[in-house]
Amino acid sequence: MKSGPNILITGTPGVGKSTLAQQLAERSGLEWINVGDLAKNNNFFDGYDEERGCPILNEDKVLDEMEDMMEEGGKIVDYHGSEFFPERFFDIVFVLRTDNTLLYDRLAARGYQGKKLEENVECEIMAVLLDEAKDSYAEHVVHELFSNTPEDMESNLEKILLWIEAWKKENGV
Ligand SMILES: Nc1ncnc2c1ncn2[C@@H]1O[C@H](COP(=O)(O)OP(=O)(O)O)[C@@H](O)[C@H]1O
Repeated sequence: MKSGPNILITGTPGVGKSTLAQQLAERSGLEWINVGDLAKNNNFFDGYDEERGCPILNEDKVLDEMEDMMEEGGKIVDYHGSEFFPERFFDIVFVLRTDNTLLYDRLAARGYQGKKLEENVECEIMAVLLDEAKDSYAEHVVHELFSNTPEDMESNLEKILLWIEAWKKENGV
């Protein structure tokens, strides 16, 4: 029996996954797992992708580490990808979306430039992460949420908190 629902928050870098996940964890009492940090802290990497300017994730090691946590339930997982997780990990998947001009500014402020900046904005324009989620999970599990403004963030938080309460009631937690 899971102690709570498992939630995936995905989307292009810069759309606001970590900010939302952190606030959601504070307000719901669920536990936030940032997959990038989990990999970094355990050194679950296989070298470095020079072209993309990021380390290469060892997906098997990440999944092994996550298995027991997901079984416990009550986890908010934040990652810019969804297809390598087993479908059974998640009760619901939220894909955050941001307008390309806003995203460009956020990533530039984070120090992204050149190809890395262009590729990430293009990834958002092409809805790559939304399509990946739709291809990997049942239709009713995947929800697109806009994350352009602080008001969007607040309304997303409230929606997800309500959904968590409903899940708990339905599952007798
Ligand atoms: N809904 C939003 N409205 C305005 N700014 C946002 C919103 N969501 C995130 N941000 C800002 O965008 C930047 C990237 O957010 P972050 O949570 O680190 O994104 P991600 O985890 O998806 O890479 C941060 O400076 C954050 O404060």
